[in-house]
Amino acid sequence: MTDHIQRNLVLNFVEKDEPPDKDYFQDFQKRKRSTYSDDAHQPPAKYKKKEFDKPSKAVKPSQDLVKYENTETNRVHKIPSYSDTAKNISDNYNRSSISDRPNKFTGKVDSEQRIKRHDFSPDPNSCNDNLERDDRRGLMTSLFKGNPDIPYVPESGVERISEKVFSDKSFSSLNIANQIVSNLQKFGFSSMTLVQEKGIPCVLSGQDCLIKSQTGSGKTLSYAVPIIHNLMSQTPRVTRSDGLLALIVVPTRELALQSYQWFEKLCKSCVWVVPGYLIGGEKKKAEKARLRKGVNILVATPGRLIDHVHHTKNLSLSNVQYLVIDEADRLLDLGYERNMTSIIESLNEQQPGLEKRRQTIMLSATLSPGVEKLAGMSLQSPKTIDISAVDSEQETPENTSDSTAPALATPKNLSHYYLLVPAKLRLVTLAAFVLSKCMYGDEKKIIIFFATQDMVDYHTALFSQVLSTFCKVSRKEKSDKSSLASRAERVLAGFEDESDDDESEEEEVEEECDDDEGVILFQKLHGNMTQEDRSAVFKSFREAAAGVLMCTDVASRGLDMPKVCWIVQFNAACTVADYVHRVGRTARVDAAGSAIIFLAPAEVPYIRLLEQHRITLKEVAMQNVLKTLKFASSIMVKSYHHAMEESATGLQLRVENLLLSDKHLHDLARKAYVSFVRSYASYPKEVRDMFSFKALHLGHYAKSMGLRDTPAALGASAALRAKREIKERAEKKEKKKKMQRARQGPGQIPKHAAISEFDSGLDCLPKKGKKK
Ligand SMILES: Nc1ncnc2c1ncn2[C@@H]1O[C@H](COP(=O)(O)OP(=O)(O)OP(=O)(O)O)[C@@H](O)[C@H]1O
Repeated sequence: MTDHIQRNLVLNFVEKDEPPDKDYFQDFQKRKRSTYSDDAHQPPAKYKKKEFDKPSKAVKPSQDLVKYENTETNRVHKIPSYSDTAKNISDNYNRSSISDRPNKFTGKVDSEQRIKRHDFSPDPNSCNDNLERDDRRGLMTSLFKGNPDIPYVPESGVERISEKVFSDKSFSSLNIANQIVSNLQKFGFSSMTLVQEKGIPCVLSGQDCLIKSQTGSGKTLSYAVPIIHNLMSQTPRVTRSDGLLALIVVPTRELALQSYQWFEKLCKSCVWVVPGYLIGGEKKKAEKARLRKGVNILVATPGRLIDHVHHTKNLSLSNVQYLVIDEADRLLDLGYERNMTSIIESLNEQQPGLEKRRQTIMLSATLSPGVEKLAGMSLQSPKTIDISAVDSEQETPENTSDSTAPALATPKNLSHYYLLVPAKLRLVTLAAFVLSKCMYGDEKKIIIFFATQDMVDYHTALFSQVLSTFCKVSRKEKSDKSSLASRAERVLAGFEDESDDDESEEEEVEEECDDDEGVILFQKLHGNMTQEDRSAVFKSFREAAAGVLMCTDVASRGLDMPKVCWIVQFNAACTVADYVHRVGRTARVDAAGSAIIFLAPAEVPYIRLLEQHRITLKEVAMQNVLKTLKFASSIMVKSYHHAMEESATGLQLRVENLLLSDKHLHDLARKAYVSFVRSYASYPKEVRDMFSFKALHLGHYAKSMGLRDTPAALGASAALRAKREIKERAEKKEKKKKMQRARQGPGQIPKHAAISEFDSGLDCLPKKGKKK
């Protein structure tokens, strides 16, 4: 019997010093279906019952705990009495075998049937001894109590916009070097994408360009191909001593490496043109040496580039003919604006009077007009290529949205979903979602976005420990149609009754669980990792056929990771543009993909905000996701009959208990919690109404991290202080307003009403019924 089966069985024990060894559990497995009788069930012979010397704090005799001594190892286990546990398992079996029909003994209906969309209260019929006992002792984690109602969100009827990806033309129809065309054919690229068809001739013509097309539409080649063509056609031939001729600036290190790799591949057709890259986290000395040797095309992140511009003599910008700003809206927004301004100033300084000769190309899937003005850029009458406008199907879209917000195209094969989850249930729902895809489904490559690095650290550590082992599915099972997983799928789909499993399948499961094959690999990617680790994770996830990447927004822009099936946003992106880029990590170049966002009931307006940009989402009911846990725990305790609430509660308890015993993990959880609370307070003001810090239930979110501590005890005092400050600020503002109103008197128009076009001006009128 494997560890995870033992661990799950330990859930049946309320408190323990050490779990007993496998014989103890195996015995339960054999007997769990027989009629319960106290006498008939004794622990294996090697276990000797011991009396308690004195009642301890942790182990109270009233909790029916018993000491068993393993006579072979001389180890003592404080656990619920053997007969008690056997009874629990037996009761569970009897009760849950009711399935969706009324219990034939009690006439009552099983809990799951009762759980309708708004009904999260515990089943009054539920008689799970373990859970009830935990509840009495205050350990029971009341996941399904006291949650806000999940609102009904009507469909908006807004029509999404998507762009056509491929054009009918091939690369050979362009006026570019044959070597490049044949090189591209080696990668299997014969047809161009639409953005390449429009973008390449524009760059070849020497005009400044603003290129906007949806994520995964091949923008990289739309500038890389013409630049390579122009450089390789120059006479005399370009040499290393010509120095830097093309500068490509991108926001993240991974994207820099990815773009550099494209240039490396394309330069195979012109080995005399030398590409290079500069990214933070690498040794500067090595980078300086590369620059000294001479680089013609340089892909760089802005911070490290400026560093070299100011401190490396061998990096001269005087010959730069091409400046590419990929993900331009990101690079020119507030975060990077200063860096970009400095780069552009350096270029202008080193090329006095030559700005005209330098061609500038800006690209993004969410390029807004006027973005080039942000960093004081002066593009010479740039040509705008917007594929959503070029695409004839989209030229006169039937915009059913009356919003003035710009429409943002997302791939047509990308399905958008949202999941409304009360705060307390977030962790178990995420776990269930991951299991549903990695365990039962074929969509095993997932990216999960979190708000902070600490959240990424914690969830990666936790899920690696708790969920990885859930997924041990053997090769044998994959080919066997009657296997547990495929059967669970059939049950989920409603084709088969849950109750008719048999012993033979149980034996099989035990065998299968010993197999290591199919364990979910959880990896993480964020800005606070060493460059070595970041590169290794990026490479391994890119090449993997399955796995879960937990990351921050560092992975949201430009990264091309093939075969990603699902994008999960555990925390909502701060802006709609960020949402578009995050979900764009899937459904690339016409492939299919799905994206789901976790929202609290109070955050529903975010769905409306996305709709204003013509991004429409469908709902996935939380219960449908949580159902998976029922089957996941079935594999572990070998019974299909754990009601959803119990399984979710069981998993939550398991996490909470793990945190109590693992200080490191507890520390990670605490940091994750504090960082989450801080991040929530810093949503930009455009969306602050939807992510109201004041409405945040700190206790519920602590539970969503598996923490039992109170928010104050968690060191969230900083967060609490922030919350208090926000409240105080709002009160002050309100007070000020009141005083202002009082000073102005009832008949006067207040200042803000006089200047704001949105104000009705009615505030200033005397209230009805009040005497003047
Ligand atoms: N002509 C083509 N035919 C087939 N595949 C292509 C073609 N051009 C590019 N691709 C592939 O499309 C994928 C996406 O390309 P790329 O990363 O350039 O997209 P993008 O538009 O820059 O996406 P994002 O907006 O997310 O940065 C890559 O895997 C690339 O190999």
